[in-house]
Amino acid sequence: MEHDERFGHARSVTLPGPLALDGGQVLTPVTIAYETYGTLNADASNAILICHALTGDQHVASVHPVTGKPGWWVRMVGEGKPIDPARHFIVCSNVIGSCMGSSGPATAAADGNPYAMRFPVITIRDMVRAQAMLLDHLGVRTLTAVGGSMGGMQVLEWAATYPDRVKSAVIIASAARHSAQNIAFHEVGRQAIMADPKWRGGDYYESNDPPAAGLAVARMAAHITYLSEAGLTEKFGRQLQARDAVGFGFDADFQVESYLRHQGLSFVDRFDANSYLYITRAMDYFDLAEEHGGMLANAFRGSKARFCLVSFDTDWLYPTRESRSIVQALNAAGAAASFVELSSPYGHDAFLLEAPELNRVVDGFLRAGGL
Ligand SMILES: CC(=O)SCCNC(=O)CCNC(=O)[C@H](O)C(C)(C)COP(=O)(O)OP(=O)(O)OC[C@H]1O[C@@H](n2cnc3c(N)ncnc32)[C@H](O)[C@@H]1OP(=O)(O)O
Ligand SMILES: N[C@@H](CCO)C(=O)O
Repeated sequence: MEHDERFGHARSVTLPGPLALDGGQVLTPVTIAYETYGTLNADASNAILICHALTGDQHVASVHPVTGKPGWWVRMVGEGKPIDPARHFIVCSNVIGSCMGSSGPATAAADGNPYAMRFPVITIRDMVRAQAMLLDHLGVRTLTAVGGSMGGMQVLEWAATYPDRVKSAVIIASAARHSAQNIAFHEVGRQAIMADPKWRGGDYYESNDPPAAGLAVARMAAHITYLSEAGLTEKFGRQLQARDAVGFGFDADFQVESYLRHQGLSFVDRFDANSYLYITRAMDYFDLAEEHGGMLANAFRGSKARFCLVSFDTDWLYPTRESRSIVQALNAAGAAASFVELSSPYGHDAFLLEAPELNRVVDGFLRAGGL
């Protein structure tokens, strides 16, 4: 293939749009940061779109530019992996609203200043519409969509919004709507950010002094929901830090405390507080049934896709019953659906960790679909 500026690692495109948003506003232009791996085949039939979770990004299988760590899904994507650049044309883009290069609150608005909280409220469907614009730009019409957590929500939305474009859909550790408990946890995080005096109504970009403390607390609270009680107990139990370092008191005496603080502090190095507000809000508003007259099955009636759903038995954030209700709706809509609940000690984040069973399921499903 001749060199084409559209393809390769670490790309960004600014499209004129306009992108009409669910909230009634219009985004124009729309910048989308993305990565591609592999080559689109002659009949453009091997495209796989990977949709990332809340704090993920386009660096699915390449070194993260801020943390220097490997991509967030190198266990799933790469040579010899279920999603393989030798066979597939892989696209992963940063969702709009995020902070890794796609249009979001830190982006300059028409007046040259960052949007901050003037950025329009976005939905999961808006994220997907932006991805569709990117795929049009890349010459991809039909695709397989794969994602975990919020990525799974985007996959569901792809199947509902573009029923003739999605051939196969893999939805992992996800749900078709946010529950009251999900919204409640997100609200704790948002309030932590907004209560930080450095948040300044969202106008902190010029100060170079973001609301790091608030964002760190938001991440700490959220991170607990990504784990399981058994996993936390196994990892830390009630173990204390070295007693010569920390004694009785309110410093991080327990190892689990210091672990959570570490997760919070390392998060603020790579994420923007306003983006956290916008993306958690998009997840909260997600209710696929509501978008389709109150019946989830209606969302899938026109879909030509085959679906694969995977849940984890220790995931209490998006528990197995959420996946089952999606499968029931798919069955009612006459769509082809397979479902498996996998056993893992790791809770919701199991999809990001070593999970050979998950790899086998995804590999088998993709190959059965001719990919
Ligand atoms: C699509 C997406 O979802 S992308 C976003 C996903 N990525 C993230 O969320 C990144 C942050 N999250 C994590 O690291 C998640 O825990 C996972 C699931 C992705 C990784 O899990 P694991 O590999 O089991 O890592 P673990 O949760 O044990 O965390 C390891 C870190 O905690 C630190 N740590 C472990 N114990 C302690 C302790 N007692 N005190 C302080 N720090 C500790 C380790 O030093 C390590 O630090 P480092 O990441 O800076 O190297
Ligand atoms: N831990 C992942 C999954 C959250 O759903 C993230 O931070 O995006």
